[in-house]
Amino acid sequence: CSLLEIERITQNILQSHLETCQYSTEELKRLSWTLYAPEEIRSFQSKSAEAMWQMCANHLTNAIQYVVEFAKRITGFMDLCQNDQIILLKAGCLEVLLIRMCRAYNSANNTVLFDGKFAGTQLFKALGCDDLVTAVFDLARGLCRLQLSDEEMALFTASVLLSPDRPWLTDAMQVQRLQEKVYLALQHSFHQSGATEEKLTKVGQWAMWHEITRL
Ligand SMILES: COc1ccc2c(c1)CCN(C(=O)Cc1cc(=O)[nH]o1)[C@H]2C(=O)Nc1ccc(C(C)(C)C)c(F)c1
Repeated sequence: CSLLEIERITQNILQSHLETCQYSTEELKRLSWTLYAPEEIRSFQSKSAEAMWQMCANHLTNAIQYVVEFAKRITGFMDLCQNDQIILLKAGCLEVLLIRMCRAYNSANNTVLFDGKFAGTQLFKALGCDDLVTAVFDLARGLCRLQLSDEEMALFTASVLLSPDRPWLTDAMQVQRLQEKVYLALQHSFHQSGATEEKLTKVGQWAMWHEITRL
C-alpha cells in the first residue's frame, strides 16, 4: 500500500491509542514515584483473597473498557462483521491490556500502578498466586526495555488485536489484510525513529513467532 495510506493508518491508530490509553505518559511519570508505605502494603496483604481479587477484577475490567474503545476507533475494525469484532476482542483484549500495562510499570524499583500508587509484587500476596503476579511483572519489565514510543505501542497493540489466526473468524483474510498494513506502519515507524537493533529483533521475533503459530 502507498506511503500516504501508511501515514493515514498510523495517525488513526496513534490518535485512537492516545484517546483511550487511560493514563497519559506524563501522568504515569508523575505517579511513578508515589509508593505505598509499609503499613499500607501490610493492609493490602491482610485483605482476604476474595477482597483482593475483587479489587483487581474491578480495575482490570475498567481498563478493558478502554481497550474495547481503542479497537472501535481503529479504521477498518468496525467494518469487520460483528462476529469477528467480538472474537478479536475476546481473544486479544487481555493481551493488549498486559502490553499497555508496561507503560504503568517502573523498572527502577519493579513496581506497577495499583489503586493510585506504585506497588511491588509483595503487595499482591493475599491473592495467593505469586507466579501469576511475577509473570505479569516480568512481561512488563521485558516490554519496558523496548522503550516503545506511544506510536509504536499503538501500532503494536493494534497488530495484536487484528490477529487473523484467532479461531472461528468468519473472514480471516479481511483481518489479515488489516494486520499487514499495521505491520508495514510499525516497520515504517521503527525505521523513522532509527529503532534500536534490539527493538527490531524483538518485534521481528514476535512476528516470526506469529508466523510459526499461524503455520
Ligand atoms: C493499562 O495499564 C494499566 C496499568 C495499571 C492499571 C490499569 C491499567 C488500570 C487501573 N489500575 C488501577 O490500579 C486503578 C486505579 C488507578 C488509580 O489511580 N486509582 O485506581 C491499574 C491496575 O489495575 N493495576 C494492576 C496491577 C497489577 C495487577 C496484577 C494483580 C495482575 C499483578 C492488577 F490486577 C492490576
